[in-house]
Amino acid sequence: MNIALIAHDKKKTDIVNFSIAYTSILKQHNLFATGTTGLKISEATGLDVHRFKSGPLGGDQQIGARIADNEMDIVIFLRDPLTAQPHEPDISALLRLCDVYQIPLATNLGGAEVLIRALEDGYLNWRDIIKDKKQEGNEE
Ligand SMILES: O=C(CO)COP(=O)(O)O
Repeated sequence: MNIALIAHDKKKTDIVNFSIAYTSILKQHNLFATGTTGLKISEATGLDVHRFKSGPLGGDQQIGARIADNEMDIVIFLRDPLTAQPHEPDISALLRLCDVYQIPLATNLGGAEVLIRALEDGYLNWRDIIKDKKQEGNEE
């Protein structure tokens, strides 16, 4: 599965601790992240993370484009709801695309834990079916 990991600055410690706690699961998947988040995760865990641009510089939009192309299966985006972000429209667009394409999304640590455990238990395997269908050319 392709997993996007994103965290706003005040949530960076949370996403790093989450990544440490679930390294054994995460390492079985393809990991993607916005720039700074990805750097911190790979430094702390040694996990191989494909890094897009930093969020304010377009990273959220790059991940959104992957979602639109059906190339992202899970999004874990630890948002900071108490701090205004300069790229708020990009954030909204990313969350919107998760809803457009029914991509499992967690925006806080509690949801992230549920998602990662669901992934481990196979509850997200339907994503493989969706991707297979696309490869068969059944999707626009
Ligand atoms: O701003 C972000 C998401 O909106 C995260 O970007 P960074 O991971 O580069 O800090």
